[in-house]
Amino acid sequence: MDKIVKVGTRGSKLALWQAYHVADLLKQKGLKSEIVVIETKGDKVLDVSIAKIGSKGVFTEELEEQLAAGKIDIAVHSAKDMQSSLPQGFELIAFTEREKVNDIILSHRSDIDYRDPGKPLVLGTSSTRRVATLKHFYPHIQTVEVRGNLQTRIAKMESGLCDALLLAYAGAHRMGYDSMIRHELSLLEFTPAVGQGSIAIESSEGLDTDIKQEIIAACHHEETGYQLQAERSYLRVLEGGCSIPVFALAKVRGEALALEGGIVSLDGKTRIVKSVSGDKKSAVSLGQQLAKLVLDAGGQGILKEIKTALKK
Ligand SMILES: NCc1[nH]cc(CCC(=O)O)c1CC(=O)O
Repeated sequence: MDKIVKVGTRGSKLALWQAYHVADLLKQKGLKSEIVVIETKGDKVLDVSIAKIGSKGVFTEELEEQLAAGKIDIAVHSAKDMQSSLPQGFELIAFTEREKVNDIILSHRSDIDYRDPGKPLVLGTSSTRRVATLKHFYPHIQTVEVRGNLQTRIAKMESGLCDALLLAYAGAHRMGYDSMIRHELSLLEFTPAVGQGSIAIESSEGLDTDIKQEIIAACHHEETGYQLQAERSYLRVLEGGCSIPVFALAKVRGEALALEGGIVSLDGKTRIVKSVSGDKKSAVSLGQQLAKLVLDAGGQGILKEIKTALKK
């Protein structure tokens, strides 16, 4: 095909890595592409926490404007950063094969011990899920909010704001920081955010169907797709953006899908985890079933509490 696929992305190094990764996948199927960098509100507003700006579309709105205007054919995002429901007229057409989903502790120092309550530790993070999960399992750890891209966060850590950072393995690995990874956290404690480790490709619903099919064939990873369907379906019921400490992880084995997920209160006192399983073709329904279990087991109350707290 002669068509050059215009790939829209934010300008951070991680976003660019993801966009070039997608360009590579397209190239492997003989599709040419061109990267178009677009600045978003989330990139400009660095002094307000994402939880307060409102997670809705801060990193996606400008990209969607360009999709709607036909200036780009697809937009590339960290799947984790995508709202559970997209605005009218847009869809996620593909999810790339998932990277290792764990959270990690990264530091310039090699003496980081997060399990020993006798050793004071300050961890930098800006995720409510990670802060609340730390309070639940490791209440002796102090946290400090660190925003900005990975490079900025590392600079802040090195200048003394915190001892170490709590991050996604996927981002740290993609940015080449493997040698600073001190601990890989257990999935039993740090169940990842919905979509962590996968890259989502968004298009306008009006994108030419032939091109769309070629992009899907080049980029979509089927197993990841089922995982994301289930996890995002769970998130959709809980109406959580990235600012709400909900988590879920689906696993696919053959035709079966097992989904585990829950919610943790902001003070870390209550952590609800439930699981469901069934046919992977019922991924969406499994996500909804999990949501019902979690909400009925006390999730509803926690969600209400969190929404009130975030409004303050
Ligand atoms: N919320 C920011 C964000 N969005 C995607 C990644 C990393 C890549 C991924 O998790 O898929 C990160 C950084 C982090 O959470 O450490």
